[in-house]
Amino acid sequence: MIDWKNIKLDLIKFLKDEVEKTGLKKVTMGLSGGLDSAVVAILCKEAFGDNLNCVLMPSQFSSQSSTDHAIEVCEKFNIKYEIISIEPMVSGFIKNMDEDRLRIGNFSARMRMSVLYDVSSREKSIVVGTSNKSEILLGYGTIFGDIACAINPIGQIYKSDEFEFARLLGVPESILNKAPSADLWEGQSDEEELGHSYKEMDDLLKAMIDEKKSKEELINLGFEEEFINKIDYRVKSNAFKGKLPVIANIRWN
Ligand SMILES: Nc1ncnc2c1ncn2[C@@H]1O[C@H](COP(=O)(O)OP(=O)(O)OC[C@H]2O[C@@H]([n+]3cccc(C(=O)O)c3)[C@H](O)[C@@H]2O)[C@@H](O)[C@H]1O
Ligand SMILES: Nc1ncnc2c1ncn2[C@@H]1O[C@H](COP(=O)(O)OP(=O)(O)OP(=O)(O)O)[C@@H](O)[C@H]1O
Ligand SMILES: [Mg+2]
Repeated sequence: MIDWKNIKLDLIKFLKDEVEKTGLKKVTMGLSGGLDSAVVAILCKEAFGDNLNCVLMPSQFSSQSSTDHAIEVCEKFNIKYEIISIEPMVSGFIKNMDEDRLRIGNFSARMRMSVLYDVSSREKSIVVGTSNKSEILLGYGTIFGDIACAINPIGQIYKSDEFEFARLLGVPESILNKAPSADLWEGQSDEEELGHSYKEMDDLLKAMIDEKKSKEELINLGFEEEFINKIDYRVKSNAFKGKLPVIANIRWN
């Protein structure tokens, strides 16, 4: 059993402490209508009250229900929000992207990041991130897009565990009951794109990464070799997303 009540208190303290260290008082975050940003928004509201500013950033490719669900969270928790469409930016560049939905999706995520950092500059606030541990390990996020942030309270929580936490926090049923989606194109589903359920992937990640089990041990635990290889490859090939740029080491003499 995970002690979510204590985790909630720890995360609120983490948010307050980290923002205080920067000398600023406010936070800004993107609220999509999905689970991760709902969880982070509720934690931030508890930590910062009206010093939380949520930005809803629909595009021509995101679904109306996402915006509706984001507004539902704001109304339920009395959270301040503004709606800034990224449609003009995406439309202005779309002819360069060869109708490739992945490129358009990644570009959209980077446009949202640009808007968030502009709002944070206007508000003198810190950008709070919403990537969970499953997404971080699997590299399921856009580099310099939705991954970009100064602090992240949920980066050590696996997606399949997060639902229980979300329920405790009071995330609306409409969000708890829908499939996780990056919402970058119509009908996108995390689990379809990744090819497995979060529960399956998280069980393997916990054994592989947290418990450092060898491939042989993982097979003995009942994981299929092909699945292990696939997830191992994803984790290794996406590790660059969590690193700082590589700077040349110069030999000055
Ligand atoms: N080894 C390496 N070292 C350093 N940089 C490397 C690299 N390999 C590629 N790159 C760079 O990384 C780029 C590819 O990475 P990236 O642009 O992130 O794109 P990519 O990893 O191809 O795609 C992002 C994935 O995350 C999903 N996503 C995105 C946004 C939000 C969410 C969500 O859940 O909400 C999910 C999206 O559906 C897609 O499956 C390349 O174009 C290249 O510039
Ligand atoms: N339309 C949007 N408006 C504002 N922020 C957005 C929008 N779409 C995505 N984002 C930002 O990008 C983040 C990454 O999206 P992601 O889908 O991983 O999380 P989520 O939508 O909060 O939860 P879920 O994974 O359950 O859909 C969101 O948490 C949010 O901060
Ligand atoms: Mg989403």
